[in-house]
Amino acid sequence: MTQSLGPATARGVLRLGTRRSLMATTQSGQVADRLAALTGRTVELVGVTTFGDVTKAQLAQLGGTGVFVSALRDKLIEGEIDFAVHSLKDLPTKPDPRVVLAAIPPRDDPRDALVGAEKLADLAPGGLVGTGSPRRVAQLRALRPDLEYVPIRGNADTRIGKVASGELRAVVLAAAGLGRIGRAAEISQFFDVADMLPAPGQGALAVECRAGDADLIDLLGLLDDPRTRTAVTAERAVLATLEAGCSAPVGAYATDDGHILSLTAAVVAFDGTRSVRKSTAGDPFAAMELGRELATAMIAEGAGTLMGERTH
Ligand SMILES: NCc1[nH]cc(CCC(=O)O)c1CC(=O)O
Repeated sequence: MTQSLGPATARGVLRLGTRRSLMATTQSGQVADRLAALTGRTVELVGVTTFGDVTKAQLAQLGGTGVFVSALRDKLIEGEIDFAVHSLKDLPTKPDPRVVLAAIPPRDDPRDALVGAEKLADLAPGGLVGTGSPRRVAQLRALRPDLEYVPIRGNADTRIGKVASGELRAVVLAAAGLGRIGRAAEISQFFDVADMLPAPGQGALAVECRAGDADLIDLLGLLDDPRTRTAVTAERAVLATLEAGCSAPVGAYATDDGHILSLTAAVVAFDGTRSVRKSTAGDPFAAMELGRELATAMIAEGAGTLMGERTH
């Protein structure tokens, strides 16, 4: 009974590294439960405090949410954990050769959502709406140019708290994240993807392990949803080709019905008055090329200029 059981891997336990926020532990817990159900293996959640969690204020200067991802990747390489779950939206488009994207599970709701007492159309002119995302502000300005948009940071609880306190009339967040933290009941409106194009990868998860861990790559592959993978591959190819990061005013959304991959992407000017928006469809096997070609066509129509106006 007092005998040491040795390292977790020696017992066959799989260690899933997770950030400690409610959203992160919920989505990691869901992946752990699904993997355990499919394989009979025991999955242990290992909490990791990331640099991004302790220096949120400097996040913009640090180059976005990539800081959350790199801390978990470091723990993977150090061998402290066996795999990690990230919000796919937060994953940099530049591949990290040390890790493999072993699974992209079925996507949750990709839409953005308004949290507040009213729908966007019913807010009184001049009302304050909070969002830290240039993509959301630009598209909101196109829908309601008469409202005031306020940059906000912090976790979803903090953001929603500004509505409860009366500081803001409403905030805009990802529906999937609100669901994961149990706050979906406070959504007053789901934005149609046609009105508010989501961030590339929004609502999807990324399951990563070490590039050399062949057995685990096979095991985690059971969690993969091929149609979500082709859709987000196309969306992220748009982002990569535009050389844009997670703070750029770029929306992209794709669906794969098993035969046809349909992709729409947009770059929106900061003031919401102009945008370059294009759609395409093609073979899901050519997801990457489809995204690249669409972005190249967008650049030819001035997408780069629109992005440059606000990010530099
Ligand atoms: N950038 C932070 C982040 N990363 C993932 C989500 C929500 C879940 C998702 O979009 O998949 C959020 C919060 C938000 O955008 O409201």
